[in-house]
Order: sequence, then C-alpha cells, then structure tokens
Amino acid sequence: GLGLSFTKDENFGEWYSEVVVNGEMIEYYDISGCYILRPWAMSIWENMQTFFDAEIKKMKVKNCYFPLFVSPGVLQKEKDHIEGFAPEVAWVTKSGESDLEVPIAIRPTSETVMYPYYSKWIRGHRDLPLKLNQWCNVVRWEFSNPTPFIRSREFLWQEGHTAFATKEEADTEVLQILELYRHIYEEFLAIPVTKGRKSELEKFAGGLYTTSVEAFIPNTGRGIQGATSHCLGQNFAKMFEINFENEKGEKSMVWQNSWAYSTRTIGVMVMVHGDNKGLVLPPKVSALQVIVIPVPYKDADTQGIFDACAATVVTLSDAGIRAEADLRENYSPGWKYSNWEMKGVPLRIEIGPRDLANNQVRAVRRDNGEKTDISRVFLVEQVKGMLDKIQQNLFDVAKQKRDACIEVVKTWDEFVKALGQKKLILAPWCDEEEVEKDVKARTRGEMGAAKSLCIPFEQPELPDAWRRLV
Ligand SMILES: O=C1CCCN[C@@H]1CCCn1cnc2cc(F)c(F)cc2c1=O
Ligand SMILES: [Mg+2]
Repeated sequence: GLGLSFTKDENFGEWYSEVVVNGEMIEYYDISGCYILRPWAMSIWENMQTFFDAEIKKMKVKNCYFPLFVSPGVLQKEKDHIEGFAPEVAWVTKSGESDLEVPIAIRPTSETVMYPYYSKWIRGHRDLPLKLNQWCNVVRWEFSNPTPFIRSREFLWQEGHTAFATKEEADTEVLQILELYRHIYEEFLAIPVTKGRKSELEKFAGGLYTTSVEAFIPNTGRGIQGATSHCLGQNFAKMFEINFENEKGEKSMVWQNSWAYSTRTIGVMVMVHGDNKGLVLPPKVSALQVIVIPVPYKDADTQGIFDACAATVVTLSDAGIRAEADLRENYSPGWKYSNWEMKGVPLRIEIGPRDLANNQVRAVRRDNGEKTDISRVFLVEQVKGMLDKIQQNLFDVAKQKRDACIEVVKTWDEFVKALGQKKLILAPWCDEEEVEKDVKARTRGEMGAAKSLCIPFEQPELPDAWRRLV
C-alpha cells in the first residue's frame, strides 16, 4: 500500500531509505553508493543554489568550471594533504580496450586542480583578490555505509576557492560564507546549526583553521557536519607557489580560503523533519508549497469543484506561491492525501461541495495536521501566513528537540554518561590533538567513539570558580 513499512523511531535507517524513495527524491542505482536524484530532490538543490549563488555573486565571487580529471603528479603534490585520503580517490585507468599510459584521478575536491592555475594567474596585487566558485560533482570512493545524500560516492556541491593579499581579508570572508551556510540551514531548511571552529584533529589538515556549521540528528543522537569554510592560510600558496608582488614590490604568498556545502543538506533535512507519513518539506525549499485537491461528492456540482480548484491554483500562483491541483480522476481524495503527505508538500487545500457553497477552502498543514477553513476572499494572505507558520514551526520543533539533547558536562564521568544517553555534549576543551585522540580511544564502544564537532563561537559564561582555576 501507500504507507511506509518502517517507523522513524523504531527503524531509523530503513525508514530513511524508504522515505527518500517513496517521496520520489531518490532512485537506487546499480552501482553501490551512487543514487539518482529525481526532480523532487533536484528542485530543492536548485532552490538553495539560487539563493547561495546570488549571495556569493554579491561578494564578487565568479563561477567557473575546472576539469573533472586530475593528473596524478599534481594530486599527490603534498603528501600530508593527500595521504589520509588516498584510498578514496577514484582512478581512470583505461579508455576502450587500451590501458592509459598514466592513470588519471577523478576529482575528490579541486584544490590541486585549480591552484597550479592560481599560481599562473596571480602575479601582482592587482590580480587579487581572486574569488572563484564551481558548482559540480565530486567523487570519493567511500567504504563506510553509503547513505543517500549523507554519504555517497558521487555528490553535488559548490566549492569556493579564494585568494587574498592579507590574512584579515581571508578571515573576514571565512565568516561571511559560514553565515550563508547558517542561512541555508536555519532559514531555508529550518534546521538549527551551531557555528564553530573545528579542533586541530578534525580540521582540514591542509589548512590553517576550519570553521563549520554543525547540525544534529535526534534519532541517532549524533551531530553531523553541515558545511565547512576553511582558512587555508598560506599553506597551499607555499605548495603551489602562488605569490604576488605587493605595493612595495615585495614578493609575498597569498592567503586562501576554500568552502563548500553539498547535497548532504537535503539528507539532513529529511532526517530532521520527516515523520511516519513520509517527507515533511519546509515551504522555503519545496518545489510545491500547496497541493489543491477536489473532493467531489456524488453528483454535487463536480465541474464547479474542479473549476474552483483550478481557479485557486491560478490565484495562488499569481501571488508567487508554488501551487498545483491534483485533478486526476482515477485516484480517490484519500489516496491523494496520502500521496502528497508522503512527498511532504507543506500545505494541502481541499475543496468539496460545502466549501464551494461557502466560498471557502479547507487548508490542512503537513507539519501538525491542523485544519483551517479559509474564505476565498482572504485566500492568498491566509495561505502565505500558514506557510510562514509552517516554516517557523519546523525550525522551532527541531530546535527544541536539539536543545533537549544538549548536555553541559564538567567531569569525565558526566561526559561518558551523557555520551551513553546519545547527547550532544558541551564540555570545556583544551584543543590538544593527543587529548582528542585519547578521548576517542577511551570512548570507543558499540555507540561509536566520541567525535568533536566544533568549538562553538558562542560560549556559555564560565562559572567564576573555573575562572580562578583557569
Ligand atoms: O572542504 C573543503 C571545501 C571545498 C574545497 N575542499 C575543502 C577541503 C576538502 C578536504 N578533503 C576531503 N576529502 C578528500 C578526499 C580525497 F579523496 C582527497 F584526495 C582529498 C580530500 C580532501 O582534501
Ligand atoms: Mg570524507
């Protein structure tokens, strides 16, 4: 039948796989770790892209496109940057029947593809700042359990790569981009995130420091990295000799950033908002915000009802609301309700004989099931109001759930206990790599070792006692 065979709280993994397929976002593919993104998912990616692309263009970032293929010499330019990742790199070794002289790598990220050309293009300070971005796919041949959107061997992302004359400019941009990632998660996907700096162990090894927005999946009790914005310092400038002559004619290396978010955003949104009836889409990103469904009754003016549905779609669409009517004759209203609930359409509008007679429509919210009769006279403003309330409610519920899972701890015993309770832990932190490795080792268990997410920029007040201690 139409319903899901797994519930979110009892079989989260199976529920997730089923809901992305039944919601028509994903089709499984015959190569493990690869998935088909159907229009219902692609439209969400495009809605976010439209916002983000416009915002980076305001920051004078230009889009470009570099090749998918990386020559081996360049990819392995810097041992410590690549060694940990080597097993994930996919290689082309043949064309047709014949072996390639030299195997060619498929980009897992584009630093080594782009930076030799940054070195060539950047000569004087007038060539700075150089700010390029590309919307593309990347391939990482991961082996841990593949999950649609969250961990796939190929995914879509944007990767920004910028170069500045001064560290101050780079530091400023890192945080401007991080704010855009917060905006994507909190204002579009209705998901609360924490901005912070990655620990020395978790940061991008090739960089100077990494900032990130961290989300939380209540069902697994685990945090998840939402997006990253790195300051690379001058590390890659040194590696790839990206220098410029400053005003005084001195040769100096550029300061660089790189930043990305990916289709993982869609998976996080499904995991946080979905329920046992299927997807629940935030109105800001959903391809369809309102579905209008006729509820004919015997011979009571069926044509009038269909016409009212079509007219409702026109009125809403003219007001910029993404609305459609499901006028299919071979499906019952009940079947349609379940179908569009599975796809997570935020608002359903039903029009039956009574509604027609009273010049009203019945609106039903997908997030909390609330039903409201709306006079057609106030249709647009009432529907807009309901969509805004749905957007806000999705965020508020997700934030309340996440905050309920945050535990502030002061001792190791409290830490271990909270970990066992699948909590998001806020603890004092020394940020020494050895300590982090030790915490990982001591918490390795069936729950999976503790992993540091970030050092939040917003810190709670330290009690006076600690201040003295510190
Ligand atoms: O995270 C970003 C933002 C966009 C540009 N790249 C940075 C760092 C990516 C870190 N990273 C992440 N994963 C990788 C996987 C690989 F197979 C590989 F060869 C290299 C990498 C790798 O460098
Ligand atoms: Mg990885």
